[in-house]
Amino acid sequence: MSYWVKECFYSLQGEGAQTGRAAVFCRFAGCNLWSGREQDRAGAICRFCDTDFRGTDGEGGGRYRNADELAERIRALWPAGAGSSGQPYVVCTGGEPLLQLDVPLIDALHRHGFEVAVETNGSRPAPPGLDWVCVSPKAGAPLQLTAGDELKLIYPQPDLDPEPFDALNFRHFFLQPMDGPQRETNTRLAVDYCKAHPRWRLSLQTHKWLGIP
Ligand SMILES: C[S@@+](CC[C@H](N)C(=O)[O-])C[C@H]1O[C@@H](n2cnc3c(N)ncnc32)[C@H](O)[C@@H]1O
Ligand SMILES: Nc1nc2[nH]cc(C(=O)O)c2c(=O)[nH]1
Ligand code: SF4
Ligand SMILES: [Mg+2]
Repeated sequence: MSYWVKECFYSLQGEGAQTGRAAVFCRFAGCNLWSGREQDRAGAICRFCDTDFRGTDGEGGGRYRNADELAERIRALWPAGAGSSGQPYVVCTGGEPLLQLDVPLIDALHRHGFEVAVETNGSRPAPPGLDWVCVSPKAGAPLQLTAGDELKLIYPQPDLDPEPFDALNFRHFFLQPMDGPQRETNTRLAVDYCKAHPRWRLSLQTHKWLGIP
């Protein structure tokens, strides 16, 4: 199976429980909740996306013909000589990574020594073998993944109350303020919600303030 990748880069995880951890990001092209075209945004299921995931024209992007080819490219981005000082970590994101990420790719990444994380909207089942599953449900989309490592709810979303989600089987529950024109207001609302519901923690997109990818 071949893989369509928008970009691959090395940075620090900016969000959630693994914030600050060095990681290779593999951004798969395409999503099932938005075409990625601005003219389709208003009619999409997911309308607030902050990411360009269309095409394969980013740094390290392209069509990879098989799992080994993509795993080798990801491995080449991990610093040589990092040695035993920390396990290689890859965050598979997108777009929606679970449209493409499969067992052969997870196996190839494991053979290259990686811990494999995924950022998903949770509307598709996950293949077995993932080491870290972050689910970010979207109002109006079905939620198939009701268990994982972290639930990261973008807040506020119209007609989406966080409350029923906190009964799901996750280790961490995060609210992440919706970026966009209302970011400051949304951040205040998320702070207030976390203060009133201590089960929830605040996740900030730290890479954006740092000016790193
Ligand atoms: C671009 S998405 C790709 C992965 C997957 N499609 C998903 O939605 O989880 C990566 C992360 O960014 C979050 N995100 C997208 N747009 C955002 C925005 N405007 N403000 C805050 N977080 C956002 C998503 O909810 C998700 O947790
Ligand atoms: N630094 C950094 N951390 C991230 N965590 C999740 C991201 C994503 O777009 O999925 C992301 C991203 O794009 N950059
Ligand atoms: S599901 Fe994820 S990638 Fe797709 S449009 Fe929404 S935030 Fe963007
Ligand atoms: Mg991002």
